[in-house]
Amino acid sequence: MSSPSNMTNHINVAVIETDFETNMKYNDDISKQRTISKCGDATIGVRLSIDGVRVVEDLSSRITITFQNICKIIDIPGKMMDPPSKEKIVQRTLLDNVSGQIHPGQLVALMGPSGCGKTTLLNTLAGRSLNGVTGNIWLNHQLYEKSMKRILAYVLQEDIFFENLTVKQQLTYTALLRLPNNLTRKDKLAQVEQIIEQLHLQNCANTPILLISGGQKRRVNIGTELLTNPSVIFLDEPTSGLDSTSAVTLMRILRELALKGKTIMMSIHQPSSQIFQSFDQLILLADAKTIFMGKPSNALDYFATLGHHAPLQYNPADFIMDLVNQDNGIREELKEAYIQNKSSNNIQYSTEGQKYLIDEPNGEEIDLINKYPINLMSNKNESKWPIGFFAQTWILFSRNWVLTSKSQFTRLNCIQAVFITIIFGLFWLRMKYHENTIQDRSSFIFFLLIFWPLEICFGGVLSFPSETSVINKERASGSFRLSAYYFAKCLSETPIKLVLPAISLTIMYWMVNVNSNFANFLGILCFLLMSVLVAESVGLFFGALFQDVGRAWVACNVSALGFLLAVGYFSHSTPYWLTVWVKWISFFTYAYNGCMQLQFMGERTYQCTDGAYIDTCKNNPNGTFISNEAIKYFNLDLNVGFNFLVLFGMFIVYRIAAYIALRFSNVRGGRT
Ligand SMILES: Nc1ncnc2c1ncn2[C@@H]1O[C@H](COP(=O)(O)OP(=O)(O)OP(=O)(O)O)[C@@H](O)[C@H]1O
Repeated sequence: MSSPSNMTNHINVAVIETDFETNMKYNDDISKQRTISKCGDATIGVRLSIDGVRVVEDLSSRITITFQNICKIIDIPGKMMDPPSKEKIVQRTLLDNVSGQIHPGQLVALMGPSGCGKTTLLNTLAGRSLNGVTGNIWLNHQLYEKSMKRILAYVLQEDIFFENLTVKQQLTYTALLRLPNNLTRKDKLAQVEQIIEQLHLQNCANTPILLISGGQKRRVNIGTELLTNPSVIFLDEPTSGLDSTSAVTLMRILRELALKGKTIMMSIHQPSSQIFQSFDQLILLADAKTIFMGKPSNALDYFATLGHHAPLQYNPADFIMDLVNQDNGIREELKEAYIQNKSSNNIQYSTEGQKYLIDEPNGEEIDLINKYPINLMSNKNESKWPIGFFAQTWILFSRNWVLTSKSQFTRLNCIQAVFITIIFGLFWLRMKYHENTIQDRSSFIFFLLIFWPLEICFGGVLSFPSETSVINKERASGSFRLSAYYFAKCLSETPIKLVLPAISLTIMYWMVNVNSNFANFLGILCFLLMSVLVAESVGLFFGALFQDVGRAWVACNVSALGFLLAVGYFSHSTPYWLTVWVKWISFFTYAYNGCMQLQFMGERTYQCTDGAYIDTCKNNPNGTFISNEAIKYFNLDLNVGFNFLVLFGMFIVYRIAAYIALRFSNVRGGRT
């Protein structure tokens, strides 16, 4: 066993054996019927069964994972570990020389007290969060390569989904995104059906995930990862939070998968006696080190050799967890005993325990049995993504369309739109074409441009932060490009978010009597919708930049207030140096300017009242004036087209800025 000092400074991983003989027979047999043969790295094939039905079949390789001397040491700011600490950086060991081997067909349990490093080890073996990791990992005989991630599945502890999707929708979108191009849509859907059946999810297939039970959610989580038919499955505490029946059902499903040749490793906290005994191997960690690796049925005998006897009729898993949780002294003793037992260099402890342990691999040829070599590396020309950019965009567009329409057209949103329309309509009802209404007309436009754009802007703030965890999870498994996600999101949300403001304006416009010319109505509608788009982009930008709803909300609030006041509607005595620049970067300025001009355009005749606003009326209070004079009164000197162009430019700039912010502040995935 090498010490950490002479370990390699990078992760080397390789895989051990393949049941080549079985595969050969299998391939030979089905080659007569197969419609889509194994292509590239596809692990799923489709063949015609005797009765002509297309059947999805498993082409995944059998993988042995060997890991040797895995260490993970990270640097943490001293203050984070211990607030009074003066040290800037402290080193923390999360894994200390952990070694082991897992064979296809095996179900391996990873146990230990909370914080002992179970999740860290699973992350490392699954090729995630590799900062500070050293040691060797092989998949069969080949050292680990990033490209091998595609044959590894990692089921996270949290069930993270878009919960408004149904179980079937969730699996279908994942299959369409993650299964490669050499399978047709029909084949991918067949794979979804197979997973639904395999995980016994038929009863809730069309139920939104929001409404299914914890056990069903966990199975959907596992199913999502199984769609690509991985050879190796890591699961982080898949049974936690489940009642005993659901936990046993889940274990039965995992056993079935193991029987099909999958290599399965899972962390588990306090399994029942039945579940504990069902594992093929147990790896027990304490304080980042291994303290037992062997068959679960040998664990009690091993600890008995160290003087720790389990009471009769006691659940072995409970006994072990009580033992390792007891005190530091016992953990130190168990760590030391394991090191001495495994190295046959017994000084202090009886050698009796050794026979209960499984030997740790030492990375030599004998460990990496390579009877039937298979190449697990992807072809250099092969794309990193299962499907192309446009296909990814289209699928993400469809998914987002479903999700956004559900969240946008809620009963509450529709009721709000109705009330807002009625309130606006009634407060400015049927304004006459009189001089004394021009101020009211201005306030109507101003409040119209406040309500809808701000409503959508704050919705935009929530947009990315609320999806980050799902997107991070999906991207960590290499499902799609960030650009495809962003593009699809913009394309799908934009039209949906415009529907309610458009309907609302159409109704209130005619109630209020803004300008009876239809072209002017269309112009004001375009300005409102463009302002909504700009405002949403501002919200998206702050949401993407901060990735935290609270901070993004504050930033958005402050900016929106500044932009609004800069229009000069409320305060006319604001210092010039303050408004001169804020005014021209505020999208409200251009929207207000454009809409006001459209309102008074068209040379409509207005009745003078008291001459308070319009010069012509000062000398002739009973006369009339042409609406264009109001444009002069409000000092609206920018061309309407120019206003619109600036708004459009702002839309593009904020959208690009939001993408850049998303790229650099988000979607890293994993912890360290
Ligand atoms: N990024 C990180 N920064 C600082 N400490 C970390 C980081 N990641 C993990 N740790 C620490 O490493 C230790 C091991 O964490 P890990 O999540 O692997 O434990 P675990 O055994 O899975 O715990 P649990 O059973 O409670 O989930 C913990 O003490 C954790 O606080």
